[in-house]
Amino acid sequence: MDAVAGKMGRALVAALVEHADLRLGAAIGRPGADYLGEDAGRLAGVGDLGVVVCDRLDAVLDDFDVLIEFAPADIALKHLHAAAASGRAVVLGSTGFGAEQQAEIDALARSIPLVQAPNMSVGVNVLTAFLPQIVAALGEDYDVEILEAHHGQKRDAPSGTALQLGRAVAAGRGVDLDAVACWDRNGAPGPRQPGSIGFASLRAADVVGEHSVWLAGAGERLELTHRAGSRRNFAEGALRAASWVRQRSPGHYDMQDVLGLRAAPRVR
Ligand SMILES: NC(=O)C1=CN([C@@H]2O[C@H](COP(=O)(O)OP(=O)(O)OC[C@H]3O[C@@H](n4cnc5c(N)ncnc54)[C@H](OP(=O)(O)O)[C@@H]3O)[C@@H](O)[C@H]2O)C=CC1
Ligand SMILES: O=C(O)C1=N[C@H](C(=O)O)C[C@H](O)C1
Repeated sequence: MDAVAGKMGRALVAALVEHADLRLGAAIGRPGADYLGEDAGRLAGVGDLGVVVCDRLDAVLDDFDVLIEFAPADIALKHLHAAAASGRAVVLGSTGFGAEQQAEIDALARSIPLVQAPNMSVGVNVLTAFLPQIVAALGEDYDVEILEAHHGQKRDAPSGTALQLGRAVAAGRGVDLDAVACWDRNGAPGPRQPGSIGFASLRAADVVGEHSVWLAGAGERLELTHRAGSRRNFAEGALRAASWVRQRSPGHYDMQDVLGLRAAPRVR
């Protein structure tokens, strides 16, 4: 597991110890950090697990089957290259990749099984699966705005989840998200562009993660909201993905694949 000392790393270790079929093989942290050499279980508050945190992925590649990666984007990408070079499966939860970085990830997924998901929760992925149908049923006259709120330490905006939801809306309308997205409004942006998909980001204190899709028509508004009350749901999703991906052929998967939502039934 990479970035084991982070908010997600600790949540993952705490969740993992409750799964008898899973074992922490190795724990990676930031070079120079004062927690290097500490037991990863103790760091997560669940007692010693006999795995100390080290700062070199290449030194522990033989100690695990699946790399669970939640480091900042640039670090995650380096570790993905190392995992791919030694044929390890990967669960990638990090967000904030630029277009070129994403193209590198897409290429790496041709040689290893890789689950990439900006949000590992069941709720967000069920929403993602059904959103294209909801949007298509409402029609073009409904304005779509995507709101997200996170803790003050978050580096990227809009969140990876907001982008995933935006892509699902765009798919439901048969358009390219980049062509219709309105990322920002300030100054005098003028009236709302018909058919655009708007994004808004809030950052405050210790908010875990909240996402709302507004679908607003004349005289009514449908709001679809997911609120994460803790990081446990993300951690459980990532562990589920790790169990799932271990037996897969090389390819680029997401949580829709892991959860069997790829062919969601029609809502009647
Ligand atoms: N897919 C999903 O469901 C979710 C995705 N995320 C995403 O996961 C990522 C991490 O989020 P979060 O845990 O909240 O962030 P944190 O900032 O809490 O954790 C990031 C960790 O990465 C560590 N790190 C930095 N450099 C290195 C390095 N060179 N090698 C190893 N570790 C390193 C940091 O170490 P140090 O502590 O020493 O600085 C820190 O512990 C973000 O991109 C976020 O958007 C978050 C939640 C859910
Ligand atoms: O940084 C976070 O905390 C989170 N990031 C993910 C994202 O960018 O969508 C998922 C979750 O909302 C928490």
